[in-house]
Amino acid sequence: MQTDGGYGKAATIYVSCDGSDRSNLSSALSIRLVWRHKTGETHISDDAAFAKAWQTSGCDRGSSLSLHVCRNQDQLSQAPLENRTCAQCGQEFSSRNQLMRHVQSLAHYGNEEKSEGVRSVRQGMAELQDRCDVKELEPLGKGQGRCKAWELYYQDLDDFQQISSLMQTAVPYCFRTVPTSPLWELAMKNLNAEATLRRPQGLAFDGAACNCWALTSDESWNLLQAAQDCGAIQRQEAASMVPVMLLQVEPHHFVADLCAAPASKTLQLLDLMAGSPGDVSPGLLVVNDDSWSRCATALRRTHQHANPSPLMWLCGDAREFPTLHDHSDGRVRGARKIRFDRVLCDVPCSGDGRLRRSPSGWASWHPRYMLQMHYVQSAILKRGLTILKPSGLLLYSTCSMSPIENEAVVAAAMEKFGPDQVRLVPVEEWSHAKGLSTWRVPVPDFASEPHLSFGTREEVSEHSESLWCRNGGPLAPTMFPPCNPEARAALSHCIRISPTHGDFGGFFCALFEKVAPGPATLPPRLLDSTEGSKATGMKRVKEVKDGKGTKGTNPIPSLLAAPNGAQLQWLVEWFGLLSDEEEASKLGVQRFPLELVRNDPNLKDGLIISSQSLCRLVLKHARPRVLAAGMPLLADAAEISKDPRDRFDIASGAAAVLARCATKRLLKVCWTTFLALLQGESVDQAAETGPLVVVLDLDSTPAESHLKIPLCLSARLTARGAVVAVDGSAQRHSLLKVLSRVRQVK
Ligand SMILES: C[S@@+](CC[C@H](N)C(=O)[O-])C[C@H]1O[C@@H](n2cnc3c(N)ncnc32)[C@H](O)[C@@H]1O
Repeated sequence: MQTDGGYGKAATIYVSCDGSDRSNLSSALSIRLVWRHKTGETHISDDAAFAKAWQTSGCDRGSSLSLHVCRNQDQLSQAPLENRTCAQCGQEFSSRNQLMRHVQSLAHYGNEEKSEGVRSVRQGMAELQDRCDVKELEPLGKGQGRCKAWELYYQDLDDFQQISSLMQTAVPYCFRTVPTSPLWELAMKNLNAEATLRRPQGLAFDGAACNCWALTSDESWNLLQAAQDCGAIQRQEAASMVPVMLLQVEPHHFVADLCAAPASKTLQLLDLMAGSPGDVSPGLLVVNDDSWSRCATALRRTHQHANPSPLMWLCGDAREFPTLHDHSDGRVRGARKIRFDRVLCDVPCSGDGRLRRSPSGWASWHPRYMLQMHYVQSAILKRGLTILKPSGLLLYSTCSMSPIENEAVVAAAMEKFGPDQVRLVPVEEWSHAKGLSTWRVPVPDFASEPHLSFGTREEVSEHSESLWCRNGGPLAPTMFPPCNPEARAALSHCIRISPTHGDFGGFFCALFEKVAPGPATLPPRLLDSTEGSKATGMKRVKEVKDGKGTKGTNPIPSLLAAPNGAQLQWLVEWFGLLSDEEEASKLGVQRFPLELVRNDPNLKDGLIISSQSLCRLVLKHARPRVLAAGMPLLADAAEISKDPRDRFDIASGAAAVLARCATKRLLKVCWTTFLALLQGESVDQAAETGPLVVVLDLDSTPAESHLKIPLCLSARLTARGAVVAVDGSAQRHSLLKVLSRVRQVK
């Protein structure tokens, strides 16, 4: 189904739905949103963005949404551009952002509670059909979800018939709970009450899948979305969780994720490294992707994480992933090359393993893609193995079934580095299949007669030398099975996942270990809290600003710039933050880690808290393109003002840090008041304006909320009292959805 829809007259959305089950509107679970800006630019967003659009457009709240069917891309591009008039009150705005802010404002949330209820996509669509002109495209023609060339190429695989027929079926919606989220238990309790959850089939190895679930129906779409928005769960395909499960990541590790967007595995890594909300992680997670637009989507997701303090986002080609340096030992010229304990190479691929989830891809699948991808995949894996520390682990993965992108790339890397440098780590048996040791390499026009492919390098030379890449042809010797029997045998350690193994599409993993001897990263010395013992909070601000705050001044500039002194000074004073351990404990709060504050590379004059390891990175060669780093402390407020009190809100993730350290502007509220704030009400407070942190008092919280860590909200003091801040308002709606199912305390 392809539709274009008036986004409650707020914007124009174009929705294209995967064609797996066109007669069933529940296939909206795999909806993608194509959003055209007033500039004519199109953006393809993910399901989460669609669900938000769905909610704000009125499906949830009973305002109008019109959907029309577009039969092709031309029709989509001719659809009218967005209108910037509010559908509910008719007010006009000069920009879409202003309109969105208005739509999310209190006036539009007033009736939310009354109109809320559990609504599935199916119900929503039924309502829409009553009100709007919703038509459906013709169902898929018989055999349209297949590709003859694909079948011819893979027909020699074991279980091919079974794989082929399972590839025509839908893969279930899977998600994982986020154990560091205070809300995961409540979200699961609510979901269990509304939907039938089960463990994904085939993923039950060694208890590692303990937080992964599959949904047997689409009944809880709204709740799922709300639980995801407030960080209690993350949607992710079951097979896509395997790479991080195999990497054995620990919080103090240095980890690189070379092809990270849209950040599903990055979020999984963060969960393992970040600790509880408000903690500052000791480790380092450097993530990279070469697509700026995909990075932008991914960044939004990681910024919603409760604790992105160890994270640094780079945008560049993974084949040239920069060499980073650190000066943790304090030697003046001793910046050392960073080598990573864990590297994830989840490389770009032809993606035929995803066709079960996105059947529209069958029409465009072509064997030449697997040949094209082999080169970039090999180069990324080579770079990954180079930056890996001795004894470190690297996970190579694709969502392709092609041995040219999988075993061939692995074999080429093994040959390049040799057994003295790297080995393939055998993985405990579960339902997966072993890697292949023989395969055929197709020519690019394999789809046409006579469907030519070669089993060995010699066969190519006999046929035509011009097929070799050195003669300008498409084939490389590294695409073929290795000649050495030992190298072929080692490939059995690779992991092949296919639909016959469970609730999966096709997926491939190989786990490498760098065998060269060398030290592993030990958990770092905990920050010397006595460093600041003689200094008051303000003195420390000055030291950090002057660059005198660390032992042995290093002449090599830091990768993350020193904090903006004025903003930091204001923040410290406004919240009464103390960097001295003794002073802080006298007042019953935690010390504020002032030495970990840096400038936000993303927000002008913004501040971040980064991990110790991130702070130690120095700039020795060219500056990589840093898109974001650490946990943002400040977020843009609604006002355009020079006064930081009006200019900034507290970023929602940082509210938990300030809740532990602030001696001022901290408001502890009971359960009822917390819910009232989420509903858009204000709470009487001192007549001043500026940011405030609201903390839920756990003593007033009903037991069935399962809350063990207090929830914190970024709030703002206004003329009419304390309200949820702009930065927290996106979460407000989803938090309310998850919390309001708990019975009120009388
Ligand atoms: C399979 S996706 C990664 C999925 C991601 N790991 C996740 O779990 O959400 C592959 C990514 O590689 C990126 N990519 C493609 N070529 C690249 C290159 N040369 N360097 C870095 N990233 C690249 C693509 O933009 C894409 O986002």
